[in-house]
Amino acid sequence: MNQSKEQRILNFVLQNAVRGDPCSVLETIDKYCSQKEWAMNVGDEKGLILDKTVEEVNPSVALELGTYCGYSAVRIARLLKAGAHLLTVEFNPEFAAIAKQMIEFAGVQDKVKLLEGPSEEIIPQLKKKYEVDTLDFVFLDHWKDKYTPDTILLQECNLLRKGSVLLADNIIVPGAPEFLNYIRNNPRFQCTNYPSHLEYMKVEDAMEKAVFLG
Ligand SMILES: O=C(NCCCCCn1ccnc1)c1cc(-c2ccc(F)cc2)cc(O)c1O
Ligand SMILES: [Mg+2]
Repeated sequence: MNQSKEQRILNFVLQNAVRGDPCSVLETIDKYCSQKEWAMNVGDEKGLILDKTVEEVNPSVALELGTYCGYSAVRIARLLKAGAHLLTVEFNPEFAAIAKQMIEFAGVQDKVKLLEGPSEEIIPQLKKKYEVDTLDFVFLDHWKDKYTPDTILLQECNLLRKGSVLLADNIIVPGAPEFLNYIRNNPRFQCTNYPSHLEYMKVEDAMEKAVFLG
């Protein structure tokens, strides 16, 4: 049964990165995906925008929608203060299995909780089952047509507080036009656009930051 691309990425990390060193894991994934096989990690250029936003927010509780191979989970977790944690949601079991190993190899497993399943089922469980009060930071990087319904669901579940920060990937490619329209026309959010490029490509992309005003 031949290997998946995601398995090849993980194997390359296991063989070439330094166990317990998140930066080494990130640069090894970026090396593989820029030189050998493209993959939909947020990457090093948009990753810097993610880093700056996480450092600015300094979240105690962060949520990621769309784990994939765990690249952005490692990227976020490496910046979290003692006692802070990231909940990351992945729908695809194969991706979740790869991400679990990636997160453990990077040594950030104590800061990351990987939740497998549909975001629309997991979000309503965050308060009671996962003991979340409110979310300080949310990274949206899953199916682009779920950005809007899940943002509405987060509000309905009372998971956002005044100052909660959302950061959405892929505003241009693949694009999230409905989300952009929703969030930019919603008076309860203050939006900022960050032009960038599609991971590992000379193609324009962007991220959108949206601060919940309460
Ligand atoms: O589809 C993307 N991500 C969602 C993956 C599935 C999420 C599953 N899930 C997890 C939780 N709930 C549901 C994505 C795609 C691209 C891309 C860009 C250009 C191209 F030609 C092909 C693809 C670039 C990204 O940066 C992306 O993030
Ligand atoms: Mg993305």
